[in-house]
Amino acid sequence: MLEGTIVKGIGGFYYVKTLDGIYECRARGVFREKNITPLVGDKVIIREKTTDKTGYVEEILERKTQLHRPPVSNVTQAVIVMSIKNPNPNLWLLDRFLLLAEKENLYITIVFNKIDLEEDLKTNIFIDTYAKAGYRVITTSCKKSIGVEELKSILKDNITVFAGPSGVGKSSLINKIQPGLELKTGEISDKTKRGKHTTRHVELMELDIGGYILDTPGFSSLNIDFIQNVEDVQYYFKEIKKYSHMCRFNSCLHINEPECEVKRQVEEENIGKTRYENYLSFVDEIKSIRRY
Ligand SMILES: Nc1nc2c(ncn2[C@@H]2O[C@H](COP(=O)(O)OP(=O)(O)OP(=O)(O)O)[C@@H](O)[C@H]2O)c(=O)[nH]1
Ligand SMILES: [Zn+2]
Repeated sequence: MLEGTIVKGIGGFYYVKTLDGIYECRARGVFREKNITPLVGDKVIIREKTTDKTGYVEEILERKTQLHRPPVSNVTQAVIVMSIKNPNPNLWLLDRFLLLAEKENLYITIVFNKIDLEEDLKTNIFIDTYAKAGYRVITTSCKKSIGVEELKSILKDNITVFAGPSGVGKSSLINKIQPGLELKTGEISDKTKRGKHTTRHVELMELDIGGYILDTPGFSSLNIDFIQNVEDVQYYFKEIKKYSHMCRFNSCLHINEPECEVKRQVEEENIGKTRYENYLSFVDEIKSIRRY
């Protein structure tokens, strides 16, 4: 018996990383009977056959967390990458990612990359907005090797969703942290010759320093229709939630109600204007979904 982590699952096969390398495993029938599906990220006990590195998943150890989209267990945090310039941060997308990460109760870090392109970071509105909101914000430059060690220490020993739009420098950052990391996961799929033409699957990329990065664009869906009521949108905005109990009305949606503390804090610039605008647009979206 060996303990390991499922790093990939394709077509009923689970690839389990152990101290003795990767084993291609099937799940025991008992899981199907109990309607339990092993997930990528699961810590498992396998019964192994060392001759051909195959085995059976015998036991799934208790899950710390479970992401639904994509389906992965034991993810502890989200790192959301934007570039400070070229391309400019897409704040709608950032707030959308944040909402989804908040929903999954992940510890969140926002990375602003390409800071070599920006002279004045002290007055930068993006950094300011998210630091004020209460997020851990770090700034990096792949070009000048700034902040890479800090990011490394954040990733160490965690299973991390690494999200961000195209062109912000995610690959460059990962490459700085561990050259050849992507190549390694390529080797796994070459060896097994499976899943090469299947649809996107979830895969964990192992870091030498300890921990894994989820090899997906992050959240496979940007849908927020899980939010049942317009009143609930505010719970996914850290800083709006923080001030909302000081509004005059309990039911305040912070739109045009009188004596709204949230709106006051936006005016005082303690809540970023763009955050508030995106909040309003998400409220509108939920309203229109629930209208019928
Ligand atoms: N000036 C500057 N350019 C950078 C930095 N990091 C990455 N770039 C450049 O930004 C471009 C995009 O970088 P990638 O690492 O491919 O970005 P990505 O987020 O992985 O993009 P996708 O693969 O499309 O998801 C490349 O031309 C990089 O050289 C940085 O810190 N500073
Ligand atoms: Zn209010």
